[in-house]
Amino acid sequence: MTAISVENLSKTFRRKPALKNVSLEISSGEMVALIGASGSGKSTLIRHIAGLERGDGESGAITVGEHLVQNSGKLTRNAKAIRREVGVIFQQFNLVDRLSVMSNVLVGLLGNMPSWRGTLGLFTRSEKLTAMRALHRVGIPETALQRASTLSGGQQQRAAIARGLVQGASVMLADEPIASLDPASAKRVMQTLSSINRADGMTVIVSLHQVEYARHFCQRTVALRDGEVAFDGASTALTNDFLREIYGEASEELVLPDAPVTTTDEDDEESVSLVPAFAGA
Ligand SMILES: Nc1ncnc2c1ncn2[C@@H]1O[C@H](COP(=O)(O)OP(=O)(O)OP(=O)(O)O)[C@@H](O)[C@H]1O
Repeated sequence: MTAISVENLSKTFRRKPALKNVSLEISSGEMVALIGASGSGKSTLIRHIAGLERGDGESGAITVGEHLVQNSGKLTRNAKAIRREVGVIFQQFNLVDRLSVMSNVLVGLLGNMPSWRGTLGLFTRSEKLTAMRALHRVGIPETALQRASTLSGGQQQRAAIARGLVQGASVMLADEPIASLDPASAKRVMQTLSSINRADGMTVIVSLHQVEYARHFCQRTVALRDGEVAFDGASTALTNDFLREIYGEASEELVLPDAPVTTTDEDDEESVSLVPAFAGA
């Protein structure tokens, strides 16, 4: 079953094309990496799929699950249903700093309950238990009562993933979720995404700068270059030589220096062996 479909999407910002005729079909349950040098269009594509941005008129249709998100530059009226279906994680500013982690996770329920109850913050015991279970799933239950502002960057990303779980999202869009994290935290966030993909069947698109993570955590990679799909296929095909072929000098942005690709044991997350930079993670 198709989880996300993008057809001929183009987007121009002030006469400068950011996406050019992008087409993409992602099946339910896939975890797909979106890679590309800075400015290649990764965030723009994710924002369009989430319904946060409209494509150029006369171009582009995007469907998430059964919902048409937008067509020919117009967002559809399904916004509420789509927001329920899609969890979005950004590089930063995912949480409301002054609220507890638990309250931030409970925000995921707001689309599924009467607005008066949400406004008053009246959550049932069972809803709080659901949030607690989600925090367990992402490995940070002990932070539930802390203010979100006290969490590390990696913990904040995992709390945002927990919010997506509580929301009941079937699709998780993660826009450079590990860009500002140290290698150990980055690895944990990627493992968490991988786990919700495999155990919960969540379809995941994760945009990444460093291709190592794509190779280790995602079977499929879509590589953007100047707003166009330059590659769409098995992540294992993305050798450093091939990246150089696609991106030329810009490939240096995507490849960790001296990063050998080691085989991974996908069934044992803790045994995932990455590059030397991850040693001790
Ligand atoms: N709101 C905007 N207004 C004007 N130009 C924009 C806007 N958003 C993106 N762009 C331009 O669109 C192009 C693609 O940007 P985008 O942020 O999608 O790239 P990216 O691959 O996510 O880059 P990065 O890895 O640096 O985040 C860039 O040229 C960028 O300057």
